[in-house]
Amino acid sequence: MQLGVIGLGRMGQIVVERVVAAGHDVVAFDLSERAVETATEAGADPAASIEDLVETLGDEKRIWLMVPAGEAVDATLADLDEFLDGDDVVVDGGNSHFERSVERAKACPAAYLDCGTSGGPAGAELGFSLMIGGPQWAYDELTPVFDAVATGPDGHDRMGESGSGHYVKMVHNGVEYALMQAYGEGFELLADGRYDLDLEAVSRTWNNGAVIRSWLLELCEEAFAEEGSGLGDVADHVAGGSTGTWTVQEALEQEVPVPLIYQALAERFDSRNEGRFSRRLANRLRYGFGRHEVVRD
Ligand SMILES: NC(=O)C1=CN([C@@H]2O[C@H](COP(=O)(O)OP(=O)(O)OC[C@H]3O[C@@H](n4cnc5c(N)ncnc54)[C@H](O)[C@@H]3O)[C@@H](O)[C@H]2O)C=CC1
Ligand SMILES: O=C(CO)[C@H](O)[C@H](O)COP(=O)(O)O
Repeated sequence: MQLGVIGLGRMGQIVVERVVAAGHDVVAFDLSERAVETATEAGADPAASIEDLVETLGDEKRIWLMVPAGEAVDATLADLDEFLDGDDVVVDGGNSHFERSVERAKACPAAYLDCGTSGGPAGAELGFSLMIGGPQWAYDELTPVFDAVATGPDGHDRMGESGSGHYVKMVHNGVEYALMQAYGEGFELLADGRYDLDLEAVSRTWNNGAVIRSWLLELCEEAFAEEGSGLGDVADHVAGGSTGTWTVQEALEQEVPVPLIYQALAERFDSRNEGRFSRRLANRLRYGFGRHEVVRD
């Protein structure tokens, strides 16, 4: 199969490498010439523009987008639009909002697959987990590519109609937030608790047979090995948050309680505050109702 890949950053380069390694032809484009060079070194044919990419692909174009979610996806689809028809297939492998994917699928002249991608750059060697939504025929057509990019045939599946792939990935990320929060709270208690513990040793022990072993816990073990049990100068600041926000918004709309995911998201937001207004007000209110001393900076 011949695949066009647009967006050759941390994730797109892995798509290129795995598809080339599986014996397929790849044509690669990115706004960054350096990124195109890296893909070429990995065995892809370089494209100088979107037009160049589609000309190289010829009829029945199969194109994988791995650009940042949002405007970059719309800009790329706008550039592709005039070159696409109903025999073509476009895969969006990024973290797009599922509702935008449904709209894009309706507007796109090609069959459109929304593909939630999990595993991250650190999972490149193993392959990704792919959650795919959209037309069955397009999923079947791209199966050799999904086999290559995923861990294998069991590492991908069609979740259902358009939007369902990105919907499942959105919820996956909400679960990711809650798991990170649970490990974080447990290790915080161990770090501040009664015993002087080596947290790398704790996580290594847990990773070997414990009920709570997982890849995130292996990453905890790696973090403690590299940073120490006190996490060194790693800041109390967590960036990102869009996919977790979408999960909570959807849960509110569906009236499904997700307190753990919400709490993890709130902790993330809290990490970006220099001193919470609500806590300062509570400090002052205790004086108001009880004449308790106000703690001041
Ligand atoms: N990094 C991660 O752990 C994961 C990322 N994702 C998602 O995958 C997508 C890509 O993420 P990364 O590879 O991490 O991003 P990245 O920032 O490493 O790479 C994005 C690439 O897209 C290129 N690009 C941007 N706009 C473009 C355009 N209009 N035309 C062509 N190329 C363009 C950039 O030059 C860059 O090389 C995002 O939607 C992200 O949320 C999904 C799962 C895991
Ligand atoms: O999808 C992912 C992992 O599954 C990506 O790492 C994503 O970039 C995480 O972003 P955020 O922490 O802002 O939700």
